[in-house]
Amino acid sequence: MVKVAVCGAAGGIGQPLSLLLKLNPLVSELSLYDIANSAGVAADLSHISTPAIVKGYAPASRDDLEALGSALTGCEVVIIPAGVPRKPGMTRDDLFKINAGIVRSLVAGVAKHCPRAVVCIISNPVNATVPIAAEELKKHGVFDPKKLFGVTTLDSVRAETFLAELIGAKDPEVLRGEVAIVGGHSGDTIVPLLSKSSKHASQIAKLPQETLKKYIHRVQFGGDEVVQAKNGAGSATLSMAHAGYRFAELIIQAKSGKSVTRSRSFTDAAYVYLPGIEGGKQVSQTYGVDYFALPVRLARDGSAESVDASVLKGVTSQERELLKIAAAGVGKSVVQGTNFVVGAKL
Ligand SMILES: NC(=O)c1ccc[n+]([C@@H]2O[C@H](COP(=O)([O-])OP(=O)(O)OC[C@H]3O[C@@H](n4cnc5c(N)ncnc54)[C@H](O)[C@@H]3O)[C@@H](O)[C@H]2O)c1
Ligand SMILES: O=C(O)C[C@H](O)C(=O)O
Repeated sequence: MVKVAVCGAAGGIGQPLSLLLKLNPLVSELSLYDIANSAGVAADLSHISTPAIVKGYAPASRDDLEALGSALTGCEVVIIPAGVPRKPGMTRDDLFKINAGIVRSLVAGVAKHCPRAVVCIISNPVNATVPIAAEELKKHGVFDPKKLFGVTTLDSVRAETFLAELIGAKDPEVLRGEVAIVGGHSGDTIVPLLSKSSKHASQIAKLPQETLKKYIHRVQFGGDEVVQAKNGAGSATLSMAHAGYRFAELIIQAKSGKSVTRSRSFTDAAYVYLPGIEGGKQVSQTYGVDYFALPVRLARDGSAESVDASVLKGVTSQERELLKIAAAGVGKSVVQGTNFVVGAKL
């Protein structure tokens, strides 16, 4: 049984994500932290007849750090979807100004109150907020690269759904894990490696080049479709809650000692600190980046045992170009995120 915290629990992602976690019988306690309305969300979810005890936490004032401490104490998994979402015309980078500080302060709480927890960052721009989290954990002397994930599962979910449409697969679930998604989580830093598909390779090979090009673009910019459709009311929340839960569920299962085949094989990619994880160092050297999304294999404590660097071998020349572009984009965000903490005046 696992105690899980959601920071930003009353938001568009936080609420449905908390619902999905409440339905998981392996969750013993759910700590819902938000600066607003966490008590209401917790009261609502607590009426659901599943084992997880649900508690809501909110700071009494801007300087109140006690509520965050109480929410995080004893948590083994912390999921962070706190922060502002995009509006039409904005890039994820435009969110940095506000979300960088939010993520940093929440991760400082993790460092103090549950330093051994597995941390999953959803708040955008993920390419930069994960380095922020890493630097903040380093500052407190508790950084374990194996326990920090930037959640990029929504890119995998989209890749499967859009590919199912193209090849006429009625249930996109059959495509789970079929398209390795690597790089980062924004626009051209997202790289779907279609050449790595094995079970559906012959169907993919029949698709015209132009269709494949459009497919890659749609996976890279799928977030924009939702931002535009919501027309100022935010970005993906429900599909993100599903995606965030899909990744968190693997961690919870691994931690609960359930012999789940998926968590023991390479799963969805996550954005991780490469030099600190088996298989990552070489990718870091080849592409000149310290962070990259790669498929991960989870250890029994829910941490990253290794990353699957083999997906980057034998790619097509077109994919190689996309990887170079992604690495350049990721590199810039890493510098921005790292400097936010390292270069900050105390
Ligand atoms: N990684 C991904 O694939 C992905 C997908 C979709 C959205 N996102 C990102 O997730 C974030 C949240 O999106 P949303 O649609 O849920 O936004 P939202 O505005 O609906 O919810 C955000 C919540 O965070 C809370 N919050 C703000 N500051 C906080 C703080 N200091 N501590 C705790 N809670 C705080 C707000 O009160 C709000 O309830 C955005 O940055 C968005 O870009 C990421
Ligand atoms: O597009 C966004 O801003 C939200 C999220 O990163 C997404 O991919 O849907």
